[in-house]
Amino acid sequence: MSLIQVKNLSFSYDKKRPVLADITLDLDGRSTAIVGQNGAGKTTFVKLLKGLLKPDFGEIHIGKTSVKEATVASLARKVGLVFQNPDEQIFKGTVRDEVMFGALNLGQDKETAETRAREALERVGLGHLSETNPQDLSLSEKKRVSIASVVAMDPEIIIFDEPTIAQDHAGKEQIKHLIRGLQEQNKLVMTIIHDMDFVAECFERTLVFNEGKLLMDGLTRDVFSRQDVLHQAHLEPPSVTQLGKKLGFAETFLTVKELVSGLRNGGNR
Ligand SMILES: Nc1ncnc2c1ncn2[C@@H]1O[C@H](COP(=O)(O)OP(=O)(O)OP(=O)(O)O)[C@@H](O)[C@H]1O
Repeated sequence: MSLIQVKNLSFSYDKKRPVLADITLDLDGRSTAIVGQNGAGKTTFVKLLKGLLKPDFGEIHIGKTSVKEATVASLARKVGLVFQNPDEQIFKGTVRDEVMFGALNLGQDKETAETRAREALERVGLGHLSETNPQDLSLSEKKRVSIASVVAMDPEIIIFDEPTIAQDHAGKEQIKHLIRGLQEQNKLVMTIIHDMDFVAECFERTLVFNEGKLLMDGLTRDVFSRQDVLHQAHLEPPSVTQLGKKLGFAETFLTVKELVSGLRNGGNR
């Protein structure tokens, strides 16, 4: 089922140099990674989906709603965006108030917002920090607070911008677990990300942006099979994919488990 439809979308900040040119795609329920080198237009694209920027040309529909005609409040219910830099999002005096803020703004009553905030904080492993001032937290914790704030709003579509930056192994595992849980709740999870290992493990579909254009849209395995596309977009395949190729396998492995099973079975070498 199509959740987001993008048709002939173009955008420029200065109305001269196009930052996005003629993007057409359909997003369904599959978890989707957005990759591409710095400046490729990824953040601009998700800001357009959220209605924070207006297209110069083209249409975006979230379900049946045209983003152009929707109010910011109605879009906030449908699309949650976790910014790359948590300081752009955090301003309340306690972690709990911060995480409740968006939910209250959407019209949830205090009790529901409190429950949602508590659950969201547990899901990112920060349940014990609800009375702390967010400014006293580490960058990794602040990022997870900003993730929890959006999760507590319970939108149908959740978009992350670089969720794994500043996360150690445990933080990444927590985010991986959260993403899987959101998928099980039938949310569309999208992320802008430079960490290809994380893409391989968590995202079924991948969009490759290059210089404002959609260079490839496909299953993550198919994208990581395309050396030519990766080269053009200045991307390195995940480490496990590279190792599989160096070992002479024809398959594109996405996880260590797949590589190990390839080694055990002899694979296609
Ligand atoms: N507010 C702005 N005003 C003018 N130009 C901008 C603005 N924001 C981004 N740009 C320019 O638009 C282009 C695309 O930027 P965007 O942030 O969308 O890329 P990106 O793929 O998300 O990059 P990154 O991976 O570095 O976040 C870049 O050339 C950038 O300099």
